[in-house]
Amino acid sequence: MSAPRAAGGRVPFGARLAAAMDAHGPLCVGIDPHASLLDAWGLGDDAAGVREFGLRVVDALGGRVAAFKPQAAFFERHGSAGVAALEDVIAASRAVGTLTVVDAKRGDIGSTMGAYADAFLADGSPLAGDAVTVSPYLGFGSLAPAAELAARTGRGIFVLCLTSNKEGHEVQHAVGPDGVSVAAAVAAQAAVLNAGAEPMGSVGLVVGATVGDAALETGTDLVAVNGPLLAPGVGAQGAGERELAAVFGAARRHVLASSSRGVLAAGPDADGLRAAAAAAAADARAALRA
Ligand SMILES: O=C(O)c1cc(=O)[nH]c(=O)n1[C@@H]1O[C@H](COP(=O)(O)O)[C@@H](O)[C@H]1O
Repeated sequence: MSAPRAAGGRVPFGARLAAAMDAHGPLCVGIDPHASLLDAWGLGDDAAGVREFGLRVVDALGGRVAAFKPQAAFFERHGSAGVAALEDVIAASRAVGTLTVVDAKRGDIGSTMGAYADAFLADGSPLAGDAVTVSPYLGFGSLAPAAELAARTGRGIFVLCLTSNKEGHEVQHAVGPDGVSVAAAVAAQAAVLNAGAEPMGSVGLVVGATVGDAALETGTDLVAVNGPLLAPGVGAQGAGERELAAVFGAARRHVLASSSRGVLAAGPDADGLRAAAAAAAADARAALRA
């Protein structure tokens, strides 16, 4: 079956990601140039350092993993030169044909969200990868400009739903007057946008691999979402094969496990990075594709 096309004849993000996960295993490698990692890699804690760090990861792992997820914060902390470094890393990832999820976690009132959408999802924008992480806590509807631009350009969004940090439950488990939790409402609204898409839609959720039975507790239907489920928390935050299988159950085929430090700690040697990514991908495959 040929993949469905977005406006303009492009293959939508959801279909492209599904193909990449089938080809390389369901692993995303986060590009998070922490100061301690820059030091360990012999690089400066400056814009040139984060640029070199990102390019080395892309060089070592490009074409070998389903996706990269550069964390914008580690680039932004070096100002405009750091942002330029992020643009170079996104361009390098595009050049080697590996999908890029820009982890920017943006969210604002709809009119401003339109500007964020232009930055991260518009054709020709140097900050546009294949998808961006967004925050729904100004109301899911405020994300409409991003969802709409993503659909038009064949890109995707990942909406925070059940995050990997221990504080997330304060907001995400809260139950509204209708008896529905915030997490369940976010998932249900993503499901509406993904309805009928094959093999899956392009509106993903972020669900940490560390959240245990939070989906059950909050009544969040991850299967009905019919979209990609980005699962950070693998590796450095303690989640592994067992946690991935337990958290996602019947939704596991749509999961993209994400590890940053767990892989990056094996650098800067390219073979070390490749071995760590291969091991993490094998674990993710065993947990999610069995
Ligand atoms: O959106 C994310 O990627 C994200 C969501 C979440 O719930 N938890 C989470 O850790 N992340 C990001 O995933 C990465 C985790 O890094 P490691 O703990 O080093 O694997 C960081 O860039 C986080 O910002």
